Amino acid sequence: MRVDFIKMHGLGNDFVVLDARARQLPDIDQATASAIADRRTGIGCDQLILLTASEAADFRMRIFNNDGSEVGACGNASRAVALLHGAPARVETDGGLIAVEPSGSGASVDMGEPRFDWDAIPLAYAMDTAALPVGWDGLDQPGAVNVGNPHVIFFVGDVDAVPLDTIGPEIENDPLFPEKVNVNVASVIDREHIRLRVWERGAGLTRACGTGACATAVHAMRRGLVEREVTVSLPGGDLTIAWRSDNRIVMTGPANEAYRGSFEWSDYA
Ligand SMILES: N[C@H](CCC[C@H](N)C(=O)O)C(=O)O
Repeated sequence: MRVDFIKMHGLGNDFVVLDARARQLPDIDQATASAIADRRTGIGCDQLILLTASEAADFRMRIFNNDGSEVGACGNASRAVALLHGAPARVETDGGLIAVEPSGSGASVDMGEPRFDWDAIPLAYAMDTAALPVGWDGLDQPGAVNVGNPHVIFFVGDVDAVPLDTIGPEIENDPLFPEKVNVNVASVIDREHIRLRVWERGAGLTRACGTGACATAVHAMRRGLVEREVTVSLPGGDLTIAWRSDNRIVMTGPANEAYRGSFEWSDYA
């Protein structure tokens, strides 16, 4: 079976998008998703995105990390899908209902409301998620926020000085996080600007992480460090994050289509 795909990215966080809204595809399991995402032997991407019909929204977006794990949210892919869809849409994800709107060469996404309760992150036991009493190799007192997926956020003096490639997987897989976690290291530049690097659960170091930008901005706002609308600068570029008075998070930024192609399903399934 020949399958079409669209290669897209948001600030360099890249995706293989399969649009199964009009044409049924075989179900995707962890092995197939990681085979397609593999950068050496597959097409290669940080996340595989599958669009399908939905009873609850205009369509459904399923998200598979590079390791094949299926997760609840992907901010950068939400903007890419908005660009692809070409009109405002409500989108069902495993992490909740989001609303996407293409704008210029990118999109705005209403990511829904943040969750702060320890068991909504989730954590293995009750803790104050505004300042967890834990630390790893000089990174301590992080915050934790769920924005459809789990994030832990550390404020540091210099994000480039953190050996995220080694400490990231250690924290990602710590038993404190029963569903693992995305690891964010951030520096507050001023009240309207944050610098951020992310070790992503199931994908590793990425050029950008949209949900990481949302979680980090909201945590910084919660601590009173920044205004309710900030620019978050990631290695791949900038996002604007607003935490509105209705408690919903709105992320705005670029999205790009790189190329289109097709593959033989049996090569990866
Ligand atoms: N690695 C994330 C999913 C992708 C998030 C990221 N690519 C984004 O733009 O939000 C997780 O396991 O929850």
